[in-house]
Amino acid sequence: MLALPSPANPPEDYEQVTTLSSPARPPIVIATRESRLALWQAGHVQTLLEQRGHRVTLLGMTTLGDQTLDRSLSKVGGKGLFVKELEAALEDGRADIAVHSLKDVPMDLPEGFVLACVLEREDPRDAFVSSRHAALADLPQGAVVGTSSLRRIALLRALRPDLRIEPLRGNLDTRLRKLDEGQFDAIVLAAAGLKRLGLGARIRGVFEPVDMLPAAGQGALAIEVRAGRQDLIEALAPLAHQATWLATAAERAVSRAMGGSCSMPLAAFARFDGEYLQLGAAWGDPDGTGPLVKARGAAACADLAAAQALGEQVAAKLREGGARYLPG
Ligand SMILES: NCc1[nH]cc(CCC(=O)O)c1CC(=O)O
Repeated sequence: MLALPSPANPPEDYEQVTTLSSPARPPIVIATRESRLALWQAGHVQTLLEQRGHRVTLLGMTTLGDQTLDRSLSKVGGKGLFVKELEAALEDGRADIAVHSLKDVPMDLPEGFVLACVLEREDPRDAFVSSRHAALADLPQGAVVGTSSLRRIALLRALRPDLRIEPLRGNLDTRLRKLDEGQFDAIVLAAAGLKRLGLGARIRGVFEPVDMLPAAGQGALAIEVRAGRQDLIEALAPLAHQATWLATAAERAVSRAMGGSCSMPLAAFARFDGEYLQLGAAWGDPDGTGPLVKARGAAACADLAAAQALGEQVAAKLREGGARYLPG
């Protein structure tokens, strides 16, 4: 007998057809910061959702984090600055989802919010950017390197104690402009952000994780929704990338177990080698003195609990090595 398409017996593209022909369904509104990188990231998620038949619009917002470019992030209230205003838009229904660089998402979200999914990771490494010098090793004694990241400062000091490290804030274009104006001999930025904005040609070299361990979540995007928005959680499920999700869960578990503060240098990076998740972490004193404490571990991580347990084990090793818990 010929099987006719019906809700009980859908053709392969049934989902898509009904979605496209259902004008009653409102679009998914993405709350986003208005930096070029944030807009690229929101647009990327928009495209992925549109490819799956959803209608999507963007709601651009300026956050406190974007307005306070003159002071170091750790002094004005930390990473939460970039996400709070987007969460307010989700709370009052102006928007449905927020797209974040996972690196900027606090370890514990406020009550009522969840990460619906983590997308496949871009290059997690840090990039060396300079017009005059090809690599960190080529910088002359005492050269000036721009970065405000406590993690990058601590790791750079370990590699090249002679360098002068100066603060550098602002969005990617601002940071590159300050380099081009001659304020620095070189700067260090996440490779992922540069690549996303088509600025990969500015990368003179990438630091391998053994030399400069990335920050927890670096290079990955996460999508935040209000807890209970099961409709959105289901719509977003196809965008999730399991390996990235487990690796970044292990990394974030290290940060959480160390207190989640962004006023101490902390690096955590995990990747799968076969079925084993290999996790490395490094911790430095908040005042930037003293040697780095390093730890690593590996485990077969098939689920979230195992990945988080690995992160906690590695954090425990950091503490055994002298690292201190510092609440955010
Ligand atoms: N701290 C700001 C920030 N948050 C995310 C990225 C880059 C993209 C990413 O890591 O996903 C950057 C810029 C940088 O660190 O150079």
